[in-house]
Amino acid sequence: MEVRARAPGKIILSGEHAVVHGSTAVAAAIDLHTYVSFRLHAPSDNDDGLIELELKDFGLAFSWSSQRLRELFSELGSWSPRSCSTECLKVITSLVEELSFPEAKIGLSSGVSAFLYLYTSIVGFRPGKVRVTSELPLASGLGSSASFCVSVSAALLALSGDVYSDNQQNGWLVMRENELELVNKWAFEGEKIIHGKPSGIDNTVSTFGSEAFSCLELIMIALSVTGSMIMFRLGELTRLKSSGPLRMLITNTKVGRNTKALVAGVSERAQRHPDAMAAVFTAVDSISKELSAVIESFALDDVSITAKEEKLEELMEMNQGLLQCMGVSHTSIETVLRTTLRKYVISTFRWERKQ
Ligand SMILES: Nc1ncnc2c1ncn2[C@@H]1O[C@H](COP(=O)(O)OP(=O)(O)O)[C@@H](O)[C@H]1O
Ligand SMILES: C[C@@](O)(CCOP(=O)(O)O)CC(=O)O
Ligand SMILES: [Mg+2]
Repeated sequence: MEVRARAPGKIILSGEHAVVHGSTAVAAAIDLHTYVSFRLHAPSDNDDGLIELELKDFGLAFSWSSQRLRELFSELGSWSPRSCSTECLKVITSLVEELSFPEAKIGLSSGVSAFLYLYTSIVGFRPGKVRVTSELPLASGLGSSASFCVSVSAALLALSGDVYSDNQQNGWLVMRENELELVNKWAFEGEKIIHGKPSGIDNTVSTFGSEAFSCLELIMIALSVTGSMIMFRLGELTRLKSSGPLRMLITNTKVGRNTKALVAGVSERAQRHPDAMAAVFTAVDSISKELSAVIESFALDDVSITAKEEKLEELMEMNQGLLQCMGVSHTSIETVLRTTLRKYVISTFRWERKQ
């Protein structure tokens, strides 16, 4: 038996990084996904079997003897969602260090570490094969890591017996809210391995960020609904009422960066300048709350849409200024802002409502 799952990436309109420090953020799932298929190998008496991971987009395949993993992890496994212990992380790190990655793809090692933790924790040591492909550019701020962790967790849970849903729609099993919560919790643990200290916004948006909140297909986790806005603060998701999908212009600067290092850099700056950074986080919180109110006001009437759009642009521009204060902007982003404004007479923060 094989299951397939997919989970979307996300875009954060305001509050990225500050959300790690308790500020409100506004985000939406986007129409780009990571796809995972998972098959358990048939039990065989004379073959202890392999646990396999194929990263199709990168032409990479890894495998581990399930017997070896059993010996290494048997005392360490976590059968309900909880953080990977220091000992467990040491074992995973040494296993991943044995693998060879092309130099330019070394960043994948943290994804493989998250995979090993999720597989051994959710499925145990039963041999099986997981295949992954993604439409998302990695390390570009579109939440590929969370979408990877959500889709992997969903597929593993689906075959491991932790999802008991018998609710069917159009021939598909349907995941209920409590099952999605389990997916989300495991995905968060995977994100911790990749990010260090995630706020949980990315995995939450990837798991719940679709219109079909409590009725998602097991095989098609988190439907692709571009522009389904949510507000997120301290682990709590609030769905924003809006009048329909929104289109946004997303520019990929192709400048790679490492979320883990950026998140750590903001924390260090907050330690050096606690009062100033607290003021920055408070300002971001206000921006996100105002932005949410403007988004919800779209649903109320169609009067002065232009004025509302201009407000959104201005708020996102202010948020960008505060990202600079936190030390997480980049000259390439500033160039995109100037170019879109001067050359094409549009603002990067401009968005349009889909007709
Ligand atoms: N399809 C994938 N396969 C393996 N690892 C992945 C995949 N997608 C994301 N990852 C992991 O997530 C990392 C990127 O996460 P991150 O730095 O948080 O950026 P973002 O989440 O914005 O793409 C990658 O370097 C890799 O370790
Ligand atoms: C920067 C941050 O706000 C979002 C991380 O998003 P991404 O992995 O850079 O797509 C960190 C977090 O909230 O965990
Ligand atoms: Mg990420």
